[in-house]
Amino acid sequence: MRWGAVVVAAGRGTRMGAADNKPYLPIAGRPVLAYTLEAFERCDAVETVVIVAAPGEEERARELVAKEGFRKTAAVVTGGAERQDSVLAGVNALDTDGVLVHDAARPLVEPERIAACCRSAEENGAAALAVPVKDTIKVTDKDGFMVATPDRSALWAVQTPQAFARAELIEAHRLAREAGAAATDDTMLMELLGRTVAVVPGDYRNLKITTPEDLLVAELFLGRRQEEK
Ligand SMILES: Nc1ccn([C@@H]2O[C@H](COP(=O)(O)OP(=O)(O)OP(=O)(O)O)[C@@H](O)[C@H]2O)c(=O)n1
Ligand SMILES: C[C@](O)(CO)[C@H](O)COP(=O)(O)O
Repeated sequence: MRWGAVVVAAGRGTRMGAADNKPYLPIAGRPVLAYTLEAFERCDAVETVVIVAAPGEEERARELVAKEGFRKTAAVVTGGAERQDSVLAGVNALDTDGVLVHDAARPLVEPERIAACCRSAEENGAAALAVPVKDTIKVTDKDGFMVATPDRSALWAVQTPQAFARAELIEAHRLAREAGAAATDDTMLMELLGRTVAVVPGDYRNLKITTPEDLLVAELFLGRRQEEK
């Protein structure tokens, strides 16, 4: 199976509240997006990468790729209002039969985990990195009172990359648009197709940089990784 990656970097970083957009925030003097792309550059299972940039940030992403000397990035396309729209823009720019979807805001992903995702999707149809939930999760009623406790042994925090057959992912996005269904990730769309998605053991360090403290944690882990080199 030929694998291409869609790296979605077209969000606006509202929860981060930073002066710049998350993919371009520096960690040890290097943009978040550079760390993310490097993981795919170093993963032999991945043939090509498409970056989905925010409107007006396309050239900035291209300049980053050129400066870093990344060879797999074949295209930078413009994202949409929702993450789902950005994913579809990226998928439409790929011609590989396998597609990995990854958040630019997850710079700590390891090449070996990306490859594990590909292998599992080849075996199971679709796969995604996930980690067991460590906290007890509660469901609240309309007044905000806790009313139920899902069985924690069945709860996973899904990460990215998420790996699919390109044709199936396109069909899932088509069905979602037809149904007006909003999805915060792509494995949710597979449920529209009645597809199961295999869990691939992720890493708690593969966090999504969402709020300011996440940047501090990412700096810590990336700093340690540099020291280990
Ligand atoms: N319309 C969007 C929204 C999100 N993303 C990307 O999807 C990933 C996960 O989204 P999130 O962490 O929510 O990023 P933002 O949408 O930028 O953050 P916020 O929701 O706080 O604005 C990020 O890499 C983000 O750039 C995207 O490509 N297009
Ligand atoms: C795709 C994702 O990272 C899986 O956990 C998550 O759903 C993205 O959510 P966001 O609100 O778009 O950051």
